[in-house]
Amino acid sequence: MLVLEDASLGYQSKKNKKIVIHNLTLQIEDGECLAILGPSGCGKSTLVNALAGMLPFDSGGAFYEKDGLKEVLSPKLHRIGVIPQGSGLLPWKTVRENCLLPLKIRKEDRDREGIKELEEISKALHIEELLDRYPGSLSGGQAQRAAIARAFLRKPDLLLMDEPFSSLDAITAEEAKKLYLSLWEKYRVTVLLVTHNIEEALYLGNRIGVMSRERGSIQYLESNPYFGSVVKSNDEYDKTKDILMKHLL
Ligand SMILES: Nc1ncnc2c1ncn2[C@@H]1O[C@H](COP(=O)(O)OP(=O)(O)OP(=O)(O)O)[C@@H](O)[C@H]1O
Repeated sequence: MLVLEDASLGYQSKKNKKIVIHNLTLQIEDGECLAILGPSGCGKSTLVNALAGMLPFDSGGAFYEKDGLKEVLSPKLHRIGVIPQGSGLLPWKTVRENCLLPLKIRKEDRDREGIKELEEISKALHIEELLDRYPGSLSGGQAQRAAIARAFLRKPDLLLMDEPFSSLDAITAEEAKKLYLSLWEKYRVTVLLVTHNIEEALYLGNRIGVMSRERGSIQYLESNPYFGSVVKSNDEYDKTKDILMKHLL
C-alpha cells in the first residue's frame, strides 16, 4: 500500500518558495488504481515526480507498506514505474533494449524469464513486431504501448502514470487504454494515474480523487461503478461527470 502523509513540497525561486502540494494525505491499496483528476497547474505532475523520487518532499512524505513493514518510498528500495505523457523511451535504443533497461540497471536482468515475459507482454499490447525498431520509427500509439510494456515488465510496486494517453488521438488512445487495462487486470499493479480527462479517470480508476488548485487537497469519489466500462452516455454517467467537473472548476 502506498501512503502519503502530510506531504508538502514546492519550488524555490530566487525570491520565495512556491508551495504546490500542501499537507496532502492519501492511500492507495495494493492492486488499486487511484485516478487523480485536477485542473492544469494544480500539481499533478509535481506529485508524480515527487513519488518517482525526482523531487524531495519539504515535509511529510511517501511510504510503502507491505506485510506490516512501513518504509520510506524510494527508487532505491522499491520498483517505481513511470509512464509519462511522451513515451520516455530512449531514442538510441530499440524497443526491446528500452524495455529490458530498467531490469539491467537494477541488476534484475532475469535473462530468459525477462525475455519471455517481454514476449508475452508485447503480444498482449500488439507490439511484438516492433521490438527491434527504434522509438523514432514508431507512431505515438505504438511508442506509448512500448512504454506500457517497459513499465509492466518491471513488475512495479507502484506505477505512476502522468497523462499517459493525452498525446494520442481519440481512437488510438481508446485502443491503448483497453490494452493497458487488460494488462493491469492480469498483473494487478498499484497505480497512481494523474489526468485532466474525466472519462479516462472513470474508465481506469477504481477510485477517483479530484485535486483542487487552491489547497492541494483531494476530494474522493469513493466507488466508481464505471471502472473498466466503455460508457457512451446515460443520465447517471453524465451526472457523475458533472459532479467531478464541479469539483474541478
Ligand atoms: N520546475 C518548476 N519550477 C517552478 N515552478 C514549477 C516547476 N514545475 C512546475 N511548477 C509550477 O508548479 C505548479 C504545478 O505544476 P504541475 O506541472 O505539477 O501541474 P499539473 O497539475 O501537472 O499541470 P498540467 O495539467 O498543466 O500538466 C504550477 O504552477 C507550475 O507552474
